Amino acid sequence: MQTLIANESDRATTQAPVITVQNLNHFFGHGQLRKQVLFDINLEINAGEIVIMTGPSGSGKTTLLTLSGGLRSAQEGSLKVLGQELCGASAEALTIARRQNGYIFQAHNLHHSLTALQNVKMGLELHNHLSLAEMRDRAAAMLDHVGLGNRLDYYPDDLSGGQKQRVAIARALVSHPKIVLADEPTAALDSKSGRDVVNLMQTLAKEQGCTILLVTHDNRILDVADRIVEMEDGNLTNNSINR
Ligand SMILES: Nc1ncnc2c1ncn2[C@@H]1O[C@H](COP(=O)(O)OP(=O)(O)OP(=O)(O)O)[C@@H](O)[C@H]1O
Repeated sequence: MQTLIANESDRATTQAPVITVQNLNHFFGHGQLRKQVLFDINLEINAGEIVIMTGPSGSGKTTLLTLSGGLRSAQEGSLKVLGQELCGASAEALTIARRQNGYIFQAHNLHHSLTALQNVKMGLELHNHLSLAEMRDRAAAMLDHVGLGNRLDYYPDDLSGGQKQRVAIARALVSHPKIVLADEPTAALDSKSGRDVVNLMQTLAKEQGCTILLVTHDNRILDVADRIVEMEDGNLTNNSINR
């Protein structure tokens, strides 16, 4: 019976939206320099979905991504992430929201003075119920899972671009976040490494039931998406291309 209840609750979670954006506007600058960069955005992303956001440079993709991650404050409208309203949220609430997510950026953002293993362990450091030994073991297992089990003690400078990005993926996913936000994760990679990296993200996300919102210009990786949304001049022009 307990198992049945757990399964039903899992299913309910899978169908619930994890990100709900309603009538969201965003502005940069003040006074005469104030400029609107997002216009009345409406978007719902469900648990377990991989959503790719495309669109021309300057169309507002990164702005929407960073707002969704609590990396900047949402100003007008509604932006709910895992049930929490981020529009008008306190700095404290944004910090908590940020900690729930995994992040993968174009420039992998690894610490150069730390090994691959130490970088991935950092993804667990906010999870203070784990002992140091458990953190090490989980980080090592995650690196093994991304094919870098034999590179644990390498420093980022001694890894290829694709390997560095795999370390960044391991760091983002080691804590099993419900949401991963990725900004141009393949931009610095050749086509084969880029393909390997998105395939890996897709596999891990499906294994963990994690939702991915991924911004890209890279048309070669669109096929990993469950859904593609398009931004143009701060407007979401297409919100319904299902694959
Ligand atoms: N911190 C900021 N201060 C002022 N304006 C900004 C800031 N960040 C972005 N903008 C402006 O907001 C608009 C949207 O930028 P954003 O980076 O979200 O676009 P993008 O679609 O992600 O572009 P790209 O594909 O080139 O990364 C652009 O006009 C940009 O110049």
